[in-house]
Amino acid sequence: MSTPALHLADVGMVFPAPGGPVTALEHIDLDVEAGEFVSLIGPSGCGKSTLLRLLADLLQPTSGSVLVDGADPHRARLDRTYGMVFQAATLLEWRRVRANVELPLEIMGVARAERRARATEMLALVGLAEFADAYPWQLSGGMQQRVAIARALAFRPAVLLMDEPFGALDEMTRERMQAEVLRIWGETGTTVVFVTHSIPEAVFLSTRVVVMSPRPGRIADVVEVDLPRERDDDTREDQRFFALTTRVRDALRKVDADAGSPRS
Ligand SMILES: Nc1ncnc2c1ncn2[C@@H]1O[C@H](COP(=O)(O)OP(=O)(O)OP(=O)(O)O)[C@@H](O)[C@H]1O
Repeated sequence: MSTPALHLADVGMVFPAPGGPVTALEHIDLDVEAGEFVSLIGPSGCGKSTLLRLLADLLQPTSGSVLVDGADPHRARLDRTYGMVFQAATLLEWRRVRANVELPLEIMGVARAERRARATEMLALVGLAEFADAYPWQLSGGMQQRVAIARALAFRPAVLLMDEPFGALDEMTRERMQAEVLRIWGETGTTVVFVTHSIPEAVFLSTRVVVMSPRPGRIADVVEVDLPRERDDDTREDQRFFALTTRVRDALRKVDADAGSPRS
């Protein structure tokens, strides 16, 4: 068997806090194969962002082990195995779009001509070739988020970690961005882990939806999305799409009900 792109084995995360330790994650076991698109969904505070931050080496687990492409997350970070996209595009306002996309390459010491070529390629990939010389404030929220995606993909990471990247966008822009991300995923073959609060978004995008329980976050259910990889607006009207969203909704209701019931 090939090495999974992401491997979490019995991972736990406890944060020290003034009121006593907070167990954010408990017994997380998850393997993500290269090229998969996995969404994490669950109630607020269940540890979705924490899980992403463990993968990105922004936090170290208090128990268990995390491997990114078979390596320690720190090694993976040095090797630029992953790129990250957050809810806010976090672009540098004083830099033009092209210079924002080039930033991680600049930090890596990539030569100027190569940086420029890569930024041009990535901006074309996200459909913003004509906006290379614009400033972020001249772009809409959706366009800024596309710049953030281009920046995250600039060094061609094997893994893309996305934390509610479309949470701040209106519904129509959001649906367009979902289609865009699917197209980019198809073209690049990147492994994606995507945090969302939206059930239809999770189903539309993913090959698997991981449903988490309220804190301490555990994996409560995994829903395989057996829709064809090619998806479009018609997919959203498909009976199988409805069935899958219902399945995820039921799983979320169950974790909610289980959390509300007295513990035995
Ligand atoms: N640095 C920290 N110190 C203490 N507690 C933390 C820290 N980071 C996260 N937590 C706690 O861990 C739990 C999980 O947080 P996390 O942000 O991962 O949840 P989430 O599922 O992403 O939430 P949301 O959906 O609201 O964004 C929360 O109870 C949070 O308060």
